[in-house]
Order: sequence, then C-alpha cells, then structure tokens
Amino acid sequence: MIKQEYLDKAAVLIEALPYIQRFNRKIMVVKYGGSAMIDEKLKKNVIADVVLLKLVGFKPIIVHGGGKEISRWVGMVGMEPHFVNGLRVTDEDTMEVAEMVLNKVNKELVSMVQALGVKAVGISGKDGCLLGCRKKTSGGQDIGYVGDVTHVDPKILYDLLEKDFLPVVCPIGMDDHFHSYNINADDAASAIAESMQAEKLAFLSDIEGVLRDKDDPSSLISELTVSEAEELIREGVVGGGMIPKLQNCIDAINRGISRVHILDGRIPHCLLLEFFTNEGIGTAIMKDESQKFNREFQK
Ligand SMILES: Nc1ncnc2c1ncn2[C@@H]1O[C@H](COP(=O)(O)OP(=O)(O)O)[C@@H](O)[C@H]1O
Ligand SMILES: CC(=O)N[C@@H](CCC(=O)OP(=O)(O)O)C(=O)O
Repeated sequence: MIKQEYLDKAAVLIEALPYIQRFNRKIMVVKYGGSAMIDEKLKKNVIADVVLLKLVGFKPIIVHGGGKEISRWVGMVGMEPHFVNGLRVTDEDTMEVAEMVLNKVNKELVSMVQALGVKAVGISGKDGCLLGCRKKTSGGQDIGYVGDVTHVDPKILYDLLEKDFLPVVCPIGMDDHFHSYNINADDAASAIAESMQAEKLAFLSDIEGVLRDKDDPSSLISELTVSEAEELIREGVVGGGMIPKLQNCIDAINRGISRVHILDGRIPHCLLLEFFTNEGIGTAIMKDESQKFNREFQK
C-alpha cells in the first residue's frame, strides 16, 4: 500500500504540473536555517522536498546556517556566545569553531541528500572564491571576523549544476587577503540568489512567516509587496532576526528576484506547499506592481 504522505505529495505535484514545466531548469536557492534543523526527521523532510524539486527539473541550491549548533559548540569549548544585532561576535577562536561546525553541518546535509539517491557536493563560500567579503562592523562596533559579502563568483555553482550535482553551501567567505569570515547565512543566500538571478529564494525558519503579531501564528501575512514590507519594518511590526531577513527579501526583489518566500521549515513538505499551492503556507514577498491575492503558483 502506498503511504499517505507520498499520495499527499503526489497530489500537490500533479496540481502543479503546468508550473513545474514552465519553470523547468530554473535555479531555486533554499536558505535552510539552523533553527529549523531541530531533529533528524524534520531535516529529512526538508531535504526530501529539495531532492524532489531537483527530480522534477528545478535546479535547487541549499545555503544553510547552523547558528544554534555553533552556539552549542562554542559553549562546549567553554566560551560564551555573543551577538550584536543578530550577528555573532566572532573572535579568532569563535571563527575556528564556527567554520568547523558549519563544515560538519554541511557534510551531514550532503549525506542526507545522497541517501535519497541524488549526488550532492558540499562547499563553503571559500571554495572557488564563491563568496568574497570584507570585515563588517555593526553600528561602528568591532564584531570580529564577520563578513559583508562584496563579491559573488558563482562559476563553481554553475559548474556543479551543469554536472547535475546538488550544491550545498555553508556561509564562510574570504577577504582579499584570504582570511576567513563568518557570514550570516541569510546574507549569503540572498547574495548567491541575486548573482545567479535565481527564479526563487526561500528562507526556511522556525516561524510560520511574517506575522502581524509575532506571538499569534494566525496573524500570518500570506503576501507582501516591497512597500508593505518596508512599512512593517518602519512601524516595528517585525523585530529581532526578522528585520534583516525581511530586508534581505526586499533587497533581493529590488535586485531582480521576482518572488522571495519566508516559511516554516518545521512543517512537513513546506517547500512543496509554499511553491505549488495557491494558498501557500508562508509569506511570499513580491514587487509592488505584482498581482496580489492570486499566487497562481507564485508567478
Ligand atoms: N513580526 C514577526 N513575524 C515573524 N517573526 C518575527 C516577527 N518579529 C520578530 N520575529 C522573530 O524573528 C525570528 C526569525 O528570525 P531568526 O531567528 O533570525 O531566524 P533564523 O535563525 O531561522 O534565520 C522569529 O523566530 C521571531 O522570533
Ligand atoms: C555572522 C553570523 O552571525 N553568522 C552566523 C552564521 C550561521 C547562520 O547564519 O545560521 P542560522 O541561519 O541558523 O542563524 C552565526 O555564526 O550564527
């Protein structure tokens, strides 16, 4: 007997067939945040969705975080994690731990993809000079080896896609002097999506999407134009990590990505439901002139 979960997936995909054909071979960047990697089953669900996207003809690229795991290891080696405006203060020791942990998470995700029969290659932003950066400061404050992406060289990603590999990228970059920097994974994902003019950019987090009241999941805003998103930031409706995330979405749209999505990576089949159903499950952000309330499979 066929398992119900496969039948559900098949139903979503059958409904989405015209869309799948229209966007065949288009690049999708999926930012998979550490807060949505809470257990093995959920991780497997997300990876299964990404693999399915690849099998039906898209070209997905995973850019992952691992903030929670880095903090756990920083604690294990007897240091205290510190953040300024959501960015990890990264001294030399922290940089070493962050790079080790992100590489570990990277290879775990690669294994999970490969366990489903699709070949993946895990790289950091240092490989092939993918992510060039310079030292970032936060409000004039020195926060150590935190990088601002200044340049993306996507050649390595095009080469991997061309050879049919699924790229898995961790957010470590290099400056002009080949020093390693810790880059916020949202920044890395949007920089990559912009440089490749991806069809889609999706941020998987541990919240339903953008909420009018952050403690009330039923206040989910399903669709937002850039102006509305800017207003939510100005009015203080969004706070914490959602401010830079939404700003990244706005910037990505202003730089040519047509739709960007913020969704809950803890929901089974979140990517399929967001991309391939008219209602979606998260928040879709789009240009001001886009047609709202008619996702038409997120045109
Ligand atoms: N209006 C809002 N809607 C949704 N999330 C919000 C809002 N305001 C603040 N947040 C916070 O932003 C967080 C998401 O950002 P962040 O923790 O940086 O995500 P991630 O670690 O997955 O990249 C949510 O968990 C929530 O606590
Ligand atoms: C500079 C900075 O803060 N870098 C992040 C990189 C990982 C990340 O962004 O992970 P999530 O997506 O899981 O938050 C960090 O060290 O936590």
